[in-house]
Amino acid sequence: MVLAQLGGSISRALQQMSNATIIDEKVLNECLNEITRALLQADVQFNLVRDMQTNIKKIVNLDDLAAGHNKRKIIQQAIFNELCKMLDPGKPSFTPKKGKASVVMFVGLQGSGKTTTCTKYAYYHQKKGWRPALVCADTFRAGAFDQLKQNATKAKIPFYGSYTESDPMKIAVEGVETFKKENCDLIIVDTSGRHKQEAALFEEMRQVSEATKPDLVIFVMDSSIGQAAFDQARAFKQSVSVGAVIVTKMDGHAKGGGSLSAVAATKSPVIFIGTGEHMDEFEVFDVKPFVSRLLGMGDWSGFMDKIHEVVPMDQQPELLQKLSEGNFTLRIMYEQFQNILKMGPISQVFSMLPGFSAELMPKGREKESSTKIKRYMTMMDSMTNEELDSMNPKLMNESRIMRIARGSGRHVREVTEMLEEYKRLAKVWSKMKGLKIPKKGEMSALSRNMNAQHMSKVLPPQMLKQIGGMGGLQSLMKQMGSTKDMMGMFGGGDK
Ligand SMILES: Nc1nc2c(ncn2[C@@H]2O[C@H](COP(=O)(O)OP(=O)(O)OP(=O)(O)O)[C@@H](O)[C@H]2O)c(=O)[nH]1
Repeated sequence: MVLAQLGGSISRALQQMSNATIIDEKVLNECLNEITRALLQADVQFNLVRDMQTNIKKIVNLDDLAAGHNKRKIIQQAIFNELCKMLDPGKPSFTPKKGKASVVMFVGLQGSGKTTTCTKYAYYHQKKGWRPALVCADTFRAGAFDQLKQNATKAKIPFYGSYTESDPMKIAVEGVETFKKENCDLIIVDTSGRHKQEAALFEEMRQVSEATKPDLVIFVMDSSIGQAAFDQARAFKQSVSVGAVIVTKMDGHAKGGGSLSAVAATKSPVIFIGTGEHMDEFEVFDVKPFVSRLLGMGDWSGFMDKIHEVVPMDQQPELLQKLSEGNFTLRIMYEQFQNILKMGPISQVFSMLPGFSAELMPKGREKESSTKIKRYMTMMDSMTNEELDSMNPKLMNESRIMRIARGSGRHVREVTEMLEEYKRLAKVWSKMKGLKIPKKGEMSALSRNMNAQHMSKVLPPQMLKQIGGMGGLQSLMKQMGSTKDMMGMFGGGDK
């Protein structure tokens, strides 16, 4: 999970400060020292950290703050702003447009995660309705084409490459042409890496770039190099026109913060971060929501984005309509489970919720809950349509339960447990009966003006359960104030 350790240390420091009865210079210094330590441990450059500390002290003049002022909020806001400043390159990246063919070339050192990231990037866009395609122009590493082919096949993304051709330019040009003819709108070219920056690597990159004329060159970098990212990013930028950066392996390295700030210092926008080996362990990188998550304040826009991503826009009102009528069937539960599994790692989604830290959801537990969901779904696969769509609790008699257990190869006890879970969820959802539901196309308005009721309607039941049901959600939202306030406080708005 994204910098869970750094985020945890910073939010703990803020929490400790909030627990103090009076916030004076000593308390502020302690909090800042704690944050400084955490940032230095994450390999953020000393000068950046020192400047941050000085700036915060300049902004937060405790003596000047009149009584009644919310000192905590002001300090928190100052820390938020300074962290954003540290990570903001001050320059947006070129963004390809859906439906218009764009060529995106990936460059980076060998082992940085380039090939994996190409597929993640393609998969991310495919889920959003793009038509991506992958071209393997890495003729340097034996096995690179096989790796790309394997990843692409798994994600059902068209690919192009050759086992015999040794000229990367030829493959790149042929691949790009082929996919342009096939009306793909995102043609991704994976290039060779080398063990270190060297003339041959840069020359090959330059030639492939000249031949394919990419709309965007993305530099992929491993976060474990920390602040050394500054020199690496600069060297690549000087050789090809790097338009954006993706930082990988943010899950495993304490130096992630250092690499992000170092890249920002080269004025290159980081657009995504890799947070694991799996295809969906890939997150949009946006400075404000990222820092907000780091401080344990959530990221509602990212969270809603996730929901919109997994529940197709046109199905949302339909689903809500059914729920508002109180029709929570086993089929709806099944569909919701499918959505949860599509959402990707639960902990990733969790860290977007205010007050929740990625640390709260250890990886093991996450696996456990998705295994359980899959088990429930297997049992539901053995049900008849009548059973899935029924609202009659008496329908599930003993002989039906035994048939389902036999059909799915599970114990009767497990089927009963799944049905109990269904009843519990149905009870939660029955409370939503009669709620006014948004009409088609009103979902974005909904995300702008969310309250607990609204939120609960779009939350998958499993997640609602994790939050502690409707009661938990209400108190969570109370804790953070309204969404509007929060976005205002962080200088954000609609995205
Ligand atoms: N934990 C973690 N591992 C990652 C991430 N991204 C990539 N990897 C792993 O890093 C290793 C190297 O990734 P590759 O995609 O093969 O690297 P590459 O840069 O394409 O290498 P070349 O093709 O030789 O240039 C693989 O084992 C990936 O699974 C990430 O975000 N997190």
